[in-house]
Amino acid sequence: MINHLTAWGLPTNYQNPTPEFQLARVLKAHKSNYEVVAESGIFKATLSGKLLHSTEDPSDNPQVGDWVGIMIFDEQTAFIMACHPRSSALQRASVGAFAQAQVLAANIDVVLIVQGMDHNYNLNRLERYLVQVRACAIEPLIILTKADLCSAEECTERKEAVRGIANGARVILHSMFQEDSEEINQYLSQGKTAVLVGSSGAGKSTLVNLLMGTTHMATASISASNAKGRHTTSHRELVQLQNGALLIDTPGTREFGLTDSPEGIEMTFEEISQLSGSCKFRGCTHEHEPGCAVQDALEDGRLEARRWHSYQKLHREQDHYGMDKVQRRKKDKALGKVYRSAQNDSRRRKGRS
Ligand SMILES: Nc1nc2c(ncn2[C@@H]2O[C@H](COP(=O)(O)OP(=O)(O)OP(=O)(O)O)[C@@H](O)[C@H]2O)c(=O)[nH]1
Ligand SMILES: [Zn+2]
Repeated sequence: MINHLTAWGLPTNYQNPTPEFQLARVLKAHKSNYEVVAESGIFKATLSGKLLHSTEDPSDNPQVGDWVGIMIFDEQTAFIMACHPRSSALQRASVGAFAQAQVLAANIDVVLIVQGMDHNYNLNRLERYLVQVRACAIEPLIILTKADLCSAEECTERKEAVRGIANGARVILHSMFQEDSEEINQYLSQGKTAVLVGSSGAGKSTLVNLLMGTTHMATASISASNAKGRHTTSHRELVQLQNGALLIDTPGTREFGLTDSPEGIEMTFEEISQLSGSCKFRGCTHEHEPGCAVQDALEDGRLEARRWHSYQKLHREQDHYGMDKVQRRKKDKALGKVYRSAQNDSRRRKGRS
C-alpha cells in the first residue's frame, strides 16, 4: 500500500517522534486555525491547550509544512498535540516585533525566488532574498518571470546580471505564455517541498496555476482555488503539483527582514569575503585603512559600487538584528527574575498566613 503521507512529502526514513499521536502535515495555518493532512484524511485543527501554553517562542508554533502529532476529535476536526523538529525553516525577521524570527514555512527543500522582469526587477532585492534563504540553509532558485515583457537582448543581459550576483544559484527565465515549465519542474521533484517568495505582483500565483495544472485541482488543493479555478494568494498554503512536488506560496512578502546568520551574507557575497581576507589589517573596516583590498577592488572596478553598498546595508541590518536579540534576551531574563521573585514572595506570604 502506498503511504498517503509520502505524497505529502513524508521522508521514507521518518521516525515519528510522538508515536502516541497520529502523524500529520500542516497544509494551512491562519492565526490559530489550521488545516492538516493525516493518513485518514484532511482535518481542521487547533492547538491543544498544552501546546498553546508550552511554547515560549512564537516561531516554535506549527507553520505550513510542519510535521505534527494530532489527536482526532471527529471526522473533520483534530487537535495538534505536538510540533515535530524541522529539517529546515524559511524564516524572516518578524514585522513589528523586536528581534523575533517568524517562520514562514517549515521542512523546505528549495525556495523559488520569483522576480518580474518589469518594474519589479531589482538586484538589491534579489540579494536580500538570497542572503536570507541561504541563512536558513535552504537551496535558492531564481525565477525571472514576465520574460515576454523584455526584448531577447534585454532578457539575456538581465539573466547574466542576475547570474553575476547569484553566486552559484540557478537562474531561470520564464513567461506565462510559455507552453511548458520543464526547466522549473526539474527542480521540483516528487515529494520535495518548495516555497515561492517574491514581492506582490511578481507573478507567483500565475506560476502556481501553471505548475498545478488542472488535474490536481479536484484533490485537496481545490481549497486553493476560487470559483474560477484560479489559485489566489490570500494566505500561505501547501498544495500538490502535477508532478508530485509540493509547493507553498507566500503572499506579498514585501518585507523580508534578515535574521542573524552570517553564512547567508558570506555565501551570497563570496567575492567580498575573499577580498576581506587580503586586506593588510585584520579587522579592516574597508573604509579608510591603507592596504584595503576591498577599496582597491572598488577603485579598479573589480567590485561594483552597487554591490558593495548592498553588502554593507544587509550586513548592518543583520548586525542590528543580532544586537537587538542580545538585548531582548537580557530583558526577557531580567523579566523572568522579577517574575520568579514575585512568585516566591507570594508563596512565602501564603506560607505565613
Ligand atoms: N506579461 C506577463 N504578465 C504576467 C506574467 N506572469 C504574471 N503576470 C501578470 O502580473 C500580475 C501579477 O501576477 P500574480 O501572479 O498575481 O502576482 P503575485 O506574485 O502572485 O502577487 P501577490 O499575490 O500580490 O503576492 C497579473 O496581472 C499577471 O497576469 C508573465 O509571465 N507575463
Ligand atoms: Zn579592507
